[in-house]
Amino acid sequence: MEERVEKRVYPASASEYKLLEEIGEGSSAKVYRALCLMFNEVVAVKSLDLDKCNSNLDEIRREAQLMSLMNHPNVVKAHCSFVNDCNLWVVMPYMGGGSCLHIMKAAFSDGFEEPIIATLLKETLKALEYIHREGHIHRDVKAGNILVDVNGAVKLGDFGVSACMFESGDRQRSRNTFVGTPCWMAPEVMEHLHGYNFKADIWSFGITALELAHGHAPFSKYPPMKVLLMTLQNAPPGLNYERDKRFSKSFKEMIAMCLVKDPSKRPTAEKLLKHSFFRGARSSDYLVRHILENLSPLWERVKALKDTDAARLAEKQMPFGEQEERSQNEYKRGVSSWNFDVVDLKVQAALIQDDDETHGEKEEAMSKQVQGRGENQLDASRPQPAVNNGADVLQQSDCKVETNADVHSADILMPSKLSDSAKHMSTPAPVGKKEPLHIGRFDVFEDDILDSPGSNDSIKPRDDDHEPIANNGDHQEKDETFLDESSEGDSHFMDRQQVDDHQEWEEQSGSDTGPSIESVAASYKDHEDERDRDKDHQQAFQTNDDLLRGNSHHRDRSPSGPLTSAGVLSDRRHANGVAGIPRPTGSRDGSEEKLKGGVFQKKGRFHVTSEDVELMEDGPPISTTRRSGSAQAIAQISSSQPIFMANGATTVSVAAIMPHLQGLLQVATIQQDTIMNLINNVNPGEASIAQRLNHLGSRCSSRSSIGISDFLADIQSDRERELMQQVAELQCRNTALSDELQSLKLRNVQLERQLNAIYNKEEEERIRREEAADK
Ligand SMILES: Nc1ncnc2c1ncn2[C@@H]1O[C@H](COP(=O)(O)OP(=O)(O)OP(=O)(O)O)[C@@H](O)[C@H]1O
Repeated sequence: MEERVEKRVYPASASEYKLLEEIGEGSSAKVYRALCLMFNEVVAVKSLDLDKCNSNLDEIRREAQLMSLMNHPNVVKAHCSFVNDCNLWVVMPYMGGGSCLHIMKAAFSDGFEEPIIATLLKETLKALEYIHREGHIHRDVKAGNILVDVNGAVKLGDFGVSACMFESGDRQRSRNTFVGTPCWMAPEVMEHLHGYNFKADIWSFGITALELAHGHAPFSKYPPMKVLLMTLQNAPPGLNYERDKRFSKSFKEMIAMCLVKDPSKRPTAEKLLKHSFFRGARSSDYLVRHILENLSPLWERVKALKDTDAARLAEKQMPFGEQEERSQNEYKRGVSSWNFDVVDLKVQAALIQDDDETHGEKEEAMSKQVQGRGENQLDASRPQPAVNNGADVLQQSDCKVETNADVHSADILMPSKLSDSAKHMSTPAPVGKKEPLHIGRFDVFEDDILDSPGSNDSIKPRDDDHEPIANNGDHQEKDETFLDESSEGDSHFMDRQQVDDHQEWEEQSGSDTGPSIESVAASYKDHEDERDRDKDHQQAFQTNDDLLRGNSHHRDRSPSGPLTSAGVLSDRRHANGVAGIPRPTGSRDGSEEKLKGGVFQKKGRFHVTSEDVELMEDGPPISTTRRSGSAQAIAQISSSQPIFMANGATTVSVAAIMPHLQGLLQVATIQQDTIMNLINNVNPGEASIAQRLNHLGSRCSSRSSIGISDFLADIQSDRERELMQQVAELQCRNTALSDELQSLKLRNVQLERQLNAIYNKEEEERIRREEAADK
């Protein structure tokens, strides 16, 4: 039966509507009672937040058009739809009684009497029969979507637009996390193994029948993961012989017909309408008299429900906070992805502690919270906007929805158009918001990993900065051999000022104390030859991966370059919070103990600690310094001894510091070589960084003008920038791929729908043939 109504063209502009009170809230939308100024007619405006939408705007528009093409007295039709700010507004007839869920929550918490159920369900079934005949699947049949108007007319709402808001039309899933509850979901939809068809709506219809009978859907007190498992593993729910004595056999039988796991064995809506149970259906007046008459206006009920729910939740939240958090984690982890693999599901479900007995009440609170997400505004855990009153609305002359006023329109309007800029704007996850790791089909959050037993050691960043380096004797011997040749013991490191001081002093004094520059150069040449002989040496610089690994093999092989890079990188890792990687400490001689002293002076990357102060055997007091970062690693190149820096140059004799200065110069030379080596071996793909490194290399060659630590800091930050750029590029690529996936999925949905339409027709024909044959 199709509805013949006067064709009114509703205005497609927000300014033509005056929003009144909020009358409902779904996962991605708010519904308002509103006044259409042009016709002075009360309507319902559903404002869908496009930010939460996965589909592109064209697709949503198409769906909205589809919804307005619906023409059946039992289907809520869209008068019109348009984009306002970052929301899609769908203008619909106002259903003053609200949803069956609202009505139950307000006055029938244990469910309705059978004649009322029969009446409500018969009208719903008529709607389904029409929708299926048109080749569509509703996908969200539940009491929250069975709406009643003040005259007792029953309409199935929420068809079309919302469905396309989610990938593949799966209503319970949004972009990142699972929303709603799978209570109404058919097993084949959960499994998603062989696809599903309109028979999925028949399952949901059966569940809705139970919901209307009890005031809640079966399994609704359980967390979603458990609901999934129970739906898949348990026998289908039904009316219980003992508990549900008040209901007829016919009702029980009708439900049992719908809740058959094999979809092909479920009846069509058309066939089900002929079931004897529906003979008990009454008129719309009956509904008015029995369920609507004593109800307060919808918006008042909605507000009252919100308030009670918020209060109840607040009351329970304190003692059961932890419990809820755990449940929320299960909720996020378990069902944030939709193509469930049953094996995965079982593994996940096995991890859920079965403590229903002891925490039944808590779970109920939780499940109500969960249920509220899918059903309407009853979820007080989410920030709830104030219900708009008339005054609020009057101030909103442009008719913007107050609660969405701060959503950035630039982020939203045309998903297809925004993609370019958005792709390039991809930013890391905001602080405090952790991106899940995708493990199999489940999203695992960092917290989950960190919380898991035995994971701490390997994952948590370590505070200890002084972990001993994994050296073997070989390494040490090589270092020492080299050092013996070059610096006779102590190794040295100086910052820019010291290099400058040293050069100035050298120029002025022409001193020949300690090894000459030539001898240093000669020993450096020896070192170079030695490295040339070392065939593996080059490999140590071969790839970025090697650099990132910073493994001890490299350190063993070369006393300078690889150790430096390993040191730099391991330090970088540490700085980035990646732990479990041995870091060089520069304290092989046991100076580790000293490093525990409190820092009393910080010089750039150098920490001078009170316990670092030592007396040199043959010189004035010199403070040893503890280096962090690359400087510390560099120090190890030539040292099995502490590193010295002049502290109070006026009291240091030239003779005492000369050998150290010579050594420092030598180390600087080696470092320059190491850096040049690194530059030469940099991955050709990383041309830009190579260029910058070359630039740095040339700066470095004038040793007097740059300190090694500054130089390395530059390289580090350059490398950091480079990596960040790479991360950003990967993110962009990821976004592009998601977009692509999205459009493929949408295409898939379209094809699925076409297929369903064909299947439905064939099925109908088959049934007709069967019926004809029966006759
Ligand atoms: N035309 C309408 N008249 C009156 N109330 C409505 C109308 N449409 C929706 N509502 C109310 O608003 C609530 C929210 O509707 P909406 O369709 O956004 O969410 P839902 O279907 O409950 O949730 P979800 O979209 O997450 O499945 C409904 O449950 C219903 O109570």
